[in-house]
Amino acid sequence: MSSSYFDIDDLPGPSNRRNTNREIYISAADSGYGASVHSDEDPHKQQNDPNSESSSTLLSPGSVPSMPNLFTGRGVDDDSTQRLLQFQIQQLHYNENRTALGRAITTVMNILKELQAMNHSWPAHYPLFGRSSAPPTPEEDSANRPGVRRAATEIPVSPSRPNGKAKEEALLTPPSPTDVPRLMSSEISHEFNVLKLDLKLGAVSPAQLVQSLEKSAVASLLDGKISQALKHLLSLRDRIEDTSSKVLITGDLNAGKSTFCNALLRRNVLPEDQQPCTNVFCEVLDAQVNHGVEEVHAVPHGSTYNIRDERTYDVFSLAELERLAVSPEIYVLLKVYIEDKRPPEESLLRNGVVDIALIDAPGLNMDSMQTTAVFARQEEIDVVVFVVSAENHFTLSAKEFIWNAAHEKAFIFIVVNRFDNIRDKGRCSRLILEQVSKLSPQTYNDSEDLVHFVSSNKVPINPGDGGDDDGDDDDNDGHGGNGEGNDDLADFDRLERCLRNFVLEKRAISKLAPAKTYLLNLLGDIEALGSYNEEVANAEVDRLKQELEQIAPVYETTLANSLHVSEEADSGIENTVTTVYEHTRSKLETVINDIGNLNYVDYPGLLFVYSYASDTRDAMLVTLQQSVLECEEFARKKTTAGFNTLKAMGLQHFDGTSYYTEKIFNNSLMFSRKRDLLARGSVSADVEISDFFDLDQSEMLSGMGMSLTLATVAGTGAFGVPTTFYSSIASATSLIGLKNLRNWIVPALSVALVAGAVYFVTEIPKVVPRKIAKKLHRELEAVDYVHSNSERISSECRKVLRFPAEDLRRAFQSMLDEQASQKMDRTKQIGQAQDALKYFTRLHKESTNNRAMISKFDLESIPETMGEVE
Ligand SMILES: Nc1nc2c(ncn2[C@@H]2O[C@H](COP(=O)(O)OP(=O)(O)OP(=O)(O)O)[C@@H](O)[C@H]2O)c(=O)[nH]1
Repeated sequence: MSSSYFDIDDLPGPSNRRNTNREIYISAADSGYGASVHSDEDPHKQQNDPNSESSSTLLSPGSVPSMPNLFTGRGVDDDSTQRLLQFQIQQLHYNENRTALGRAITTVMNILKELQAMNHSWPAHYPLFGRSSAPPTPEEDSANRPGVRRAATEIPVSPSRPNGKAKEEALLTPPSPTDVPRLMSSEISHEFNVLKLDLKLGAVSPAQLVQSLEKSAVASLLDGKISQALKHLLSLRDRIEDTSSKVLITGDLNAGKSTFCNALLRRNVLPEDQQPCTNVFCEVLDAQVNHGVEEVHAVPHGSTYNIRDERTYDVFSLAELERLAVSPEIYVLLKVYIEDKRPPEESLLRNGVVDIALIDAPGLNMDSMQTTAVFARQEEIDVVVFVVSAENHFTLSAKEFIWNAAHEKAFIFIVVNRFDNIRDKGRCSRLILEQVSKLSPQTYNDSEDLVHFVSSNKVPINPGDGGDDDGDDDDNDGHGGNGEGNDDLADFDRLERCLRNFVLEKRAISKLAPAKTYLLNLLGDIEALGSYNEEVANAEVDRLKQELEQIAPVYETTLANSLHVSEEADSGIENTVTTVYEHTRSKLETVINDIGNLNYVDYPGLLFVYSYASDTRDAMLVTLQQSVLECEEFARKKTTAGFNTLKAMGLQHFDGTSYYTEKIFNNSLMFSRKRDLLARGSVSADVEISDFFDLDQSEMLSGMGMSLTLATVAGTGAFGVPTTFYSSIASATSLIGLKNLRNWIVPALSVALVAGAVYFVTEIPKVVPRKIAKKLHRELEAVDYVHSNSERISSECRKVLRFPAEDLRRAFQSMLDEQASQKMDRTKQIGQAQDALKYFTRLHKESTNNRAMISKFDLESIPETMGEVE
């Protein structure tokens, strides 16, 4: 890594060189190309803020010849003019890249915001990399059946595969028709970079955790990742807009970070100790920013530092730094302003090119809080200098830190310190470089410039610049030569040159490259996510359409079945009801018609004639009642048959579903409420005296005929002509004459009476049933007995059969409702999936295009004229 196109040591000088050089540099940086995200809070930044007027003047081609005068204040020679011109061109190039990156960050932020919104309405599927050979569990299996809720693991991938990169190839593992979404294997899950869901739960792998999570939970984790990325993009934008450079010096506990920092400053500024001693972030800055005053600004927790507002920090002298650095409970940050009196070509802090902040971080592994804070802090800095102890190599936290930082910082400056303690130096460097190759391949590729083996405590400290200001430069500080130090010093000098080159001259790499790397990594993730979800949405649309195609005819069939079954049930019920009605009617009519013709009770004789009549009546009523019961029994049977038919229909259509519940019918409960008119006392047929006489003419005639026969036999036989009883008497009176009548009347009447009495006595057994039957007929007719009973019995059948019929209808309705709602759901889901498909297709395309565009940002290339300088 050489500074071939710009070597600060060759800058004209030395007097005023620092300031004029800075002026020119800053002016160039402010050439109007930059975006404009600046914070007012940090005057450190403000000092370098653009001044577009001066810069445009400086950078306009016409102004170039006058620059050397501005720069050196002495005569212009061609060489220096050309150098300055090249420097300006280089700056322009830097600014162009910076502006382009700023725009790219804004674009990617917009993409992320859209993705976040989409993830809310259509939870994005998180790619599961790799495939487990284990068969799916029943839950997974059912989760993949059509129509069921999508789980986190459900990834219907269509057989079509996009043209794509290896990453997509890995994501979209060849699907088979029986493709069942499976776990990602943890190693391939590393494919995701920024948006990787790094879940930790005991021994459970992140991949397993992701699989076990609900889709919505995964989406919400992704949402968190997107928010983090958005925040980071903001800080990246701030960083590239910030003209200063922040260098974080971090590493394991006691690796010698503070010693290394002091060696860079050639001053004992930061406390060093064999005990862990740096507990608070110490940011070392040029005292010029603080009006040339050396002091410490200690920023308490919760305060936002503003150099102009003394309420945001406490001021201490440098001597108190040792005490402050171990007080993490009070202060979160120590801003250490120091004078570096060395010339700019030697000083890193006051280099005349760009403002530098050296941040000495607490050691990793001090405690988890501190470690997390260091991790977080690395996000806002430009250059990571990782100090590793040559004795201990990389610890787990160190590896994790470097791996994490490599997301955006392809290059990490690695200082292998305490090298003096190593005997087999060759083996040590080999082992460490091996580790570096795995942790950060790009750093390894440039290891000559980026990996240094040094002994920081061997670097001599400027005696007059001791941090404690006591001028004490005894052996206690551990720095300084011991005779063998020449090699160490040479190594450290080389390190310094490389660091200067990396931080100052190759700012495009140290400052812009992290933003570029992060954007590329992030866009790679978005691209993978977009492409994957495009596939998922496509498959989802197909699946839903298929489901809808299946549901629609099913719905139509169910509707037709429902109508048919409903009609069939109704007509079945009506048939049963009509049959029962007809049967009851005909049965009762027959019984009632025949009721007077039957011999129910034996005639017990004249003395018991009344009880004969009432027994006969009772017997008739019982017969009638009996026939009603028979009709009810018939109705029960018919109803049971009807019920069974309806049940069979239910089972035929709904067996095994939850729509229909099979019921048991207990027909003995039918007609339990006696509603027969006889039972209600409407028909009583009370026995009356008239029930013993039948005055019907024909009956009378036959009765009288027999009486007169008896009378003739007993008298004259003059009543040979059959007339009515009374007319016979009148005729007899006229024929015989009154005189004769007197002679005949008494015996004739007696005979007639006797005959009547005989007739009466003998006819009672016939007359009574007849008369009572007649009376019953009348009473039954009066209450419309036959119809109302038929109606009562058949209505009960209808009522009973309506229940299973209603059950059937309800079952069909539920089924139809569900199918209709499935139809609606699918239609809605198709709309959503189509929107998602459109969105993710666009996202995929956009991220691919943006990624391709950003990857073309050539941060390192040197404008062609540079070649002429060498
Ligand atoms: N032998 C040797 N000792 C060193 C070297 N660099 C630092 N040390 C010693 O290592 C011990 C720790 O040094 P520090 O600079 O305090 O280490 P640190 O990494 O800043 O420590 P914390 O900030 O507390 O994590 C001190 O005693 C140093 O003198 C080195 O290159 N060689």
